[in-house]
Amino acid sequence: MNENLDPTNENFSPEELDVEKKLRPLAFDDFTGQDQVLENLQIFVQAANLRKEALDHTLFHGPPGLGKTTLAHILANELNVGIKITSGPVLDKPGDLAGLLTNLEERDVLFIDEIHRLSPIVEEYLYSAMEDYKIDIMIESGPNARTVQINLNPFTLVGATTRSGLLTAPMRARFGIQSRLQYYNTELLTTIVQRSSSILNVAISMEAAIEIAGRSRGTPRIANALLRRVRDFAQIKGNGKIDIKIAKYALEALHVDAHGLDEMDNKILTTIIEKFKGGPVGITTLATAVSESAETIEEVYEPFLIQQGFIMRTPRGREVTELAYKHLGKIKGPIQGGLFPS
Ligand SMILES: Nc1ncnc2c1ncn2[C@@H]1O[C@H](COP(=O)(O)OP(=O)(O)OP(=O)(O)O)[C@@H](O)[C@H]1O
Ligand SMILES: [Mg+2]
Repeated sequence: MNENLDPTNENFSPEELDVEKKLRPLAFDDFTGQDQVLENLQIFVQAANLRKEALDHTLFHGPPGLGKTTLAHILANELNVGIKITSGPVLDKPGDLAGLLTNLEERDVLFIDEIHRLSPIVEEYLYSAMEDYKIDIMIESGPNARTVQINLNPFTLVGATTRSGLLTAPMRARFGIQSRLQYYNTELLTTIVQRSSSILNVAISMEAAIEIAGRSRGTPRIANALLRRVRDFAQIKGNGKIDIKIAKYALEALHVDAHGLDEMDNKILTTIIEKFKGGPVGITTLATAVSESAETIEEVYEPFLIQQGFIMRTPRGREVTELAYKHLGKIKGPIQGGLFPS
């Protein structure tokens, strides 16, 4: 991913994070796309509200920037409860988790980002909390040390992961609701760009919104990041309004790929073409060649490349399509069937 567009990048300034917050939808009605996921969640939330029960534990999985964290916040808002936020790598001791759990009020949401990165002991500890709303805690120390069981308020664990394949089976089984987020098409991203422009108070033409949307790798986070950069160009090089001319000029200057593919996407395609004659190539071989883990390729990069028609999955491995050759300006060779011209 282009590091300037990645909000998790450490260089991302506090203002940028602030803008990111402003653009984040707060309710089901502000959230564009993922219709099937949203429809179901709305029903589950209404039912939980009606019964005054905690919503079932919910898992969101899917590639980065598609709205997992956003949906966790929306759930808390729509359930009209508080939310506590943590992440797998941060929670390294059961004691930290106990502190969070015992502070949850009735029906609150506990959001654990990167839930596939919980340590096994913390994960184990979470099981009884999720299942029976009970945990064991150790009191006193030395010869008087003993564990006591305490009851927790009913709560909803919302987990998010980009790497669902790394989640353990017992963990996954404890989520009553599991939703996979999909990439957004250009039409949906255009709506998101228009919504964000109006929040940022910048005028944008329809054509320019479509142009930005089409280059956003199916990802709202990238669409918003591009919009902010194009806005900078419009303010400095233009009259402040975003029209198609300034949008194209800015995207060119930012070296954004016409399809919004990022560096790793292009590296994967180039490698399959140059080192493996276009494929098929097995996922582990490919992973080694591009120095990325096979899981990340399968869960983060490949879905978009397949959806866009650049790669095909065959029983013998991954193969690039004609479109990939065209996109990279490469010629497919050696010509097959050349000996027998039709
Ligand atoms: N459906 C949507 N409508 C409008 N904006 C959205 C939508 N989904 C995401 N966004 C915007 O994209 C940004 C990134 O979304 P979010 O942080 O929820 O992604 P994520 O799936 O949690 O990513 P990661 O895996 O990197 O944590 C949000 O700040 C929000 O502004
Ligand atoms: Mg997130």
